[in-house]
Amino acid sequence: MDWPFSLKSRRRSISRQAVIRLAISLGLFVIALSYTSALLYKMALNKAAHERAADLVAFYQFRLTQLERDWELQTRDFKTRIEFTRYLEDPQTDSINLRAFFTIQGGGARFYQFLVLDKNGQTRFAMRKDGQFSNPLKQNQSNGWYREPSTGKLYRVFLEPIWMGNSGVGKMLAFFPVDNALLYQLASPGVILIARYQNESVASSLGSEGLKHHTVKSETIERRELPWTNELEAPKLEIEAPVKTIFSTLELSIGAGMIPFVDALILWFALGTWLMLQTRRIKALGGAVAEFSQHQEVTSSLKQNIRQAQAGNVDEIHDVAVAIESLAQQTVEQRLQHVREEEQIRLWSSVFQSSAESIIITDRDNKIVAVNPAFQRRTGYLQEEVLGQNPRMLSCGREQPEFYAAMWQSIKANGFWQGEIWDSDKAGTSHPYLMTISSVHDDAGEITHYVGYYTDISERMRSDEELKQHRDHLEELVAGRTLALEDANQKLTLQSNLLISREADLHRAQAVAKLGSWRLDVSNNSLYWSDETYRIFGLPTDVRMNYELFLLAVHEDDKMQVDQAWQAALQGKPYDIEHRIVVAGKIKWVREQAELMFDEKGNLLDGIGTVQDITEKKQMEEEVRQLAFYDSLTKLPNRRLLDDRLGQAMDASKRSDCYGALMFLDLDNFKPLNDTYGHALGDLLLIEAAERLISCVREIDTVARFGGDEFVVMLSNLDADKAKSTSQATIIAEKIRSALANPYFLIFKHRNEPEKTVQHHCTVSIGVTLFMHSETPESILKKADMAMFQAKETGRNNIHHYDELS
Ligand SMILES: Nc1nc2c(ncn2[C@@H]2O[C@H](COP(=O)(O)OP(=O)(O)OP(=O)(O)O)[C@@H](O)[C@H]2O)c(=O)[nH]1
Repeated sequence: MDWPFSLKSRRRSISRQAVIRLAISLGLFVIALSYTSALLYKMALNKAAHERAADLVAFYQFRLTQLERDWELQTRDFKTRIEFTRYLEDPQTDSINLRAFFTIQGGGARFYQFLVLDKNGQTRFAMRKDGQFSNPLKQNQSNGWYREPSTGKLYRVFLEPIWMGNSGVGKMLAFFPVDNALLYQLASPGVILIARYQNESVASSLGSEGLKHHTVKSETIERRELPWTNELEAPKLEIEAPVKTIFSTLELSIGAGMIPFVDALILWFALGTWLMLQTRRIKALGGAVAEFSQHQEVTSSLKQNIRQAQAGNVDEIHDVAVAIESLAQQTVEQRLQHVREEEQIRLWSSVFQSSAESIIITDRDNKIVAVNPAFQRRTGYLQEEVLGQNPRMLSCGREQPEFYAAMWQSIKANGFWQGEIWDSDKAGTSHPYLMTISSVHDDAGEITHYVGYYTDISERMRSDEELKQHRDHLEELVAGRTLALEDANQKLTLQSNLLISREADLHRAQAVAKLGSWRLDVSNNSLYWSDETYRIFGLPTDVRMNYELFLLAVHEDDKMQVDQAWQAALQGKPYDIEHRIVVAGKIKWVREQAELMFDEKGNLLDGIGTVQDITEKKQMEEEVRQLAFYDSLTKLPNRRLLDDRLGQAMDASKRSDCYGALMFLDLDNFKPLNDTYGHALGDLLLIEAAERLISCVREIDTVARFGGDEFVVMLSNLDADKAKSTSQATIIAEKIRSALANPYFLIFKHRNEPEKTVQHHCTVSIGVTLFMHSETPESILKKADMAMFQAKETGRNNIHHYDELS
């Protein structure tokens, strides 16, 4: 198995893991065992120490009892000797004699101090080991213990009554010191003795230093206390034996309980869990193998088992899991590959067997090894008859050796050859074939086989021949038709040229007439404009037009009218309309006419129309109108238009029953101005007078020039009351008279002379008449004229009403 490098580097084998875990377990077990052994050893030591301490107590009980007994016996022995002497009876006996006597008796060597008291308790004799007698130890003359206050030393005191002859019964007191020396003598090796009297250390087997000793920790010694005697005030003997302590009792008890538990825990964690995990992984491996053997597929369940087995360390189980997965995948892939190969072989086999083409396979020596059924049908040879033969056997001898040499050269050089060849069948009949020969190579590139495909082309050659004949016939036909077509083409070209020239003529004619045309194609909702139409609308000819774009060019005020006319035309009404368009900010007038075609159901099929630029015509019409109805100098309505307006005013008066007023005006002394400065200056005054007249009246009123220096002002729709109407007319007439009487400043230039301003005073005579619908225009004008004449007569610059004439 070829492991990925990364896996190798992380690899931790099960044996290594097991060794590590066992080593850890063993180490921990040894530690636990050592601890247990230490505990047991400590228990044994403790037990031995207890036993030894008990032995020591027993021993010292014995030793103390013995000591007490010795001391008592020594005291009694000494008393016996004193009773046999008579020295104490004789008061004359001095202390020197007595000391000599006791020295002989050896008392000084036995006691630290020896006292003889008489019956009154008076010291008769005292003797001490250090020879001091001046200050003997005293006590309350009884058996027991005495602690000397000055030195703090403790003594065991024995009292014995003694016969003192004439003096009666006295006492003998013997003092045995309980001091360091005594305890040192009593102590065994490794044992420390301390005497305590009334809770105070008074002597130690270690000497004076021992009294202060606290160097040994309490837990490292076994300490026992022993009463010296049964007396209450007796000192106590403290016996100390050192013990080697390893663990305390608490540790001992906790340790004893914990060790098995910890051991179990270690085993569980170190081995149990690990073993359980490995077992689970191995089980997953088993599951994966079982899964694969059952389904023979890499199922999701198998993958899950493999993942489970791979979980944890990269170890042998992991290796096996990877190997199983890889093996399963390879097996599945191999099986698929095998199936594919089998299918391919089956396919090739069926192709080989069922091919309509003849196939022949030879080995590298060009010996036939297989032929397909088509070959057998074509040649009439059975496979057994041709196996091992050279395909040369099929040659009909038509091809030359050079042909075959070239064929083999091509096969060697290119791996294949294709060409036409004639072969004969078993019956000896020759047939033409299209043949392809390919060489087959092994993995090393060596030729192993040759495969030849034969396609019988007899039929094709026959049809080729027929085709050739047919083609020749067709070519003849085409040649004939071509001539006819060329002739027709020439005619067409002539007609086309004629058409082009006519179209050019049409364009020219349209341009001259300023008459464009358009055509509506309903099928694609397109509007085709002639060049002249584009020119009229001021648009480049490459703009693709439609109805909406056309409407954009129509003057804002005419849009509705145009659209209504077009909608009406779509309903079958004639389309002939004049309207304005706006081209580059300028207004143009066009006339549009159209003819629309509909089907039986009334659906629009197509339409054709003309657009004529009638701007000039409109302008001329306007000029004519101006000339017909307006005065060319002052631009005021002329007499003809005045007549018309007067007629309208009379009609209005008929409807409203209100009066109108007509004023006839004639400038006073106008002629001299003409005579002095010429007609041109007179014209300027007439223009100025006309403007002043317009400024004096309402828009609905009419100011007209009647001729020469005569003007007419017509006020319409004044009032139903005559007096009120007269008053209103008078006010306006007065306003006019006053306005025209203001001086005129006329700028005058005569030929090459410099410009000069002429000031002129001019008045006006006004004749006024009211009118209603009952009169004729002529009579109204006549009345006003008569009134004006009267105004002139009365000195000019006057207003005169017709009514005042009578
Ligand atoms: N400049 C000029 N003069 C005109 C025009 N038409 C008429 N006239 C002159 O106007 C004058 C009219 O004269 P009248 O009204 O008869 O005489 P007048 O001087 O105004 O005297 P009264 O009307 O009586 O006050 C004539 O001399 C005409 O030649 C015109 O279009 N231009």
